[in-house]
Amino acid sequence: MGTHKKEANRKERQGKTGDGMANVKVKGENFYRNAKKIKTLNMFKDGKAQRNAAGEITKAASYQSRDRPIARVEPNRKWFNATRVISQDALESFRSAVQAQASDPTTYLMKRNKLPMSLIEEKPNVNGLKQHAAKIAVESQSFGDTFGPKAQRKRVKLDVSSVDDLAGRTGKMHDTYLERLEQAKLLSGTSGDADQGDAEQDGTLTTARESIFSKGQSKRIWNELYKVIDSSDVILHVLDARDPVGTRCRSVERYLREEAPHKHLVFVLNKVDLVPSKVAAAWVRHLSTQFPTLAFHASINNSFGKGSLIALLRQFSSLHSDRKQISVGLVGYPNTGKSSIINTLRKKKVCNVAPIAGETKVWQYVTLMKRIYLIDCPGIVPPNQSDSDESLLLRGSIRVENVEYPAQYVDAVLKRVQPKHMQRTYEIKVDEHMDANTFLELLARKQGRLLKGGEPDFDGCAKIVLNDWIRGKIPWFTPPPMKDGKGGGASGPVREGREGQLGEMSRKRKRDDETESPQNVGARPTRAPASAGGDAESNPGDGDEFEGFSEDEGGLEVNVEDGSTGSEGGDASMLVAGSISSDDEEGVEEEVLNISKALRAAKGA
Ligand SMILES: Nc1nc2c(ncn2[C@@H]2O[C@H](COP(=O)(O)OP(=O)(O)OP(=O)(O)O)[C@@H](O)[C@H]2O)c(=O)[nH]1
Repeated sequence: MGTHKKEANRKERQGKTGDGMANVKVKGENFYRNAKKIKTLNMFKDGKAQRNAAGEITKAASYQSRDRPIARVEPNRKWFNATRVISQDALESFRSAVQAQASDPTTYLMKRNKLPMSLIEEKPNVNGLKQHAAKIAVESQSFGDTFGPKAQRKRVKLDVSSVDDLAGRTGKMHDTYLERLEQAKLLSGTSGDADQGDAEQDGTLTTARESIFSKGQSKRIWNELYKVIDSSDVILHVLDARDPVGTRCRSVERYLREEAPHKHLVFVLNKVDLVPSKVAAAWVRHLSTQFPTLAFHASINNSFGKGSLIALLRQFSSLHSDRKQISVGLVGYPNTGKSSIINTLRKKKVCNVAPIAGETKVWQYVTLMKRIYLIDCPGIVPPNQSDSDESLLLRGSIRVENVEYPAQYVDAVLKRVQPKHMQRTYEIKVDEHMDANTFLELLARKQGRLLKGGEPDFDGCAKIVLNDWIRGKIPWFTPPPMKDGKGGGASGPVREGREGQLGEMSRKRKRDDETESPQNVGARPTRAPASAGGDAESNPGDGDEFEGFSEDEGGLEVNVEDGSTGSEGGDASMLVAGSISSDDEEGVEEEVLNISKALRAAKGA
């Protein structure tokens, strides 16, 4: 209700005259006092101004007062706590001790937010500012020049004395940049495709790219990936054992290292059944120098490495015993077997699996145990200019049926596989120098895949060959790096199965299919759980394919240990490191033995 005058106006406006219902208070406009009104009323409640007989204000009302209220910051005990000061030497030794721990791939720095991380980690580059200031102060100007009584710090001192010097310096910087670029290419294992990469960088694309080759790179997929990473405590990076370097997402590793170093990254070398055991073991040995690595074969009834993986996840969960549960995200290239690993761990089909890329569309939560959740992620393909269409297709990241001219990629398959393996797989005579057209023609005639007029169906046959390549029917693998670090990866000299007992795959796969039939399941030897965790919903060792394999021997073990560095400077008791043990040379040798034993057992089955 308004003031008298306003109320009268309202009545007149609305044509309500007389004092009947019009004056009854109804809910709606003007019924309740609003916040502003209440504030005004409260202001008057504090009292009115006092006036003298002449009507002058002697004491202003509180809302009229111009005195500033007394403001004070509430004292805090922390202001007076003892501050600890340590010497530079002590800090240095503390830092180096922590760095030694942190650089060990099987050790984790726990409770990072309770550690003085800014003291431990010296950020290499904070927008260049801090480093730059330190550099000027320490390297280019002496202490005396800068701060002493004869300080001459009037203008910026450049490292060069003349324009020629400056020009020389620029040339040197350019050389270093090129070197770094070359090194990065080598490290990312993409130097083989350097020519095309250069062409693309120059802006001269030789051919138009089919849109299918950009699968796995969309913003949606990357959003899914970041959701998975953000929600996970442990990231399982699934690699294809046939091409671990090609299926390694270095950008994800970098992201984790820089943005989320508290998350545990573990490599899972999946599909080890498709490569010789020696090769799998060599890759495990090589990769575990960087991150903990487990060999795995995903299959609901004939798995390998399942016990070790579950034991490892249990250890991670006990490492974070303060949490209600831990989440484990599975990331990696499409078709590497992320969903299959989840199905294997759960021992039933909980995620859709298909031998084609992009089967998983959105992230998916699966409960493994009360305290361990698994998150499936769609396959991602990190955008890399030097990744050719051919390498993406051969990595299994692209659906072959959507490729327009698949026959053009068969040459690459022939180059990477020994003729004898092609011969054995397709039962046609293949020689060393056979080109793709001749091979496809022979295959088409052998399989009766002819078009109208007796023309061989090149593309149809090419799709068969490429699908067989992706599904592991054609034996191939990337040779692991040698001891001296040479070879291996896409930059290695050959990427084909020249050693080991290859060619057995199709037979073994057939056997796998047989053993997966229900009547065989009951007959399979079963093992007791690897560790006696009470909350296991699935039995880790149960159904492990290989009788001779002792998961406890070859498995990784995470220990929560006091990572006391022995340095006097830092508060060593604060530093708690979690470490994964028993994965050194001995462990790897064990792994070789186990894998070969297991494969022998499988072959003899
Ligand atoms: N031989 C063999 N094949 C495997 C193994 N793990 C997975 N596969 C096969 O690889 C194919 C792809 O498996 P998925 O689990 O769908 O792969 P994914 O990584 O989830 O694929 P996206 O959904 O595209 O991300 C399927 O045909 C599986 O049967 C393995 O250890 N050995």
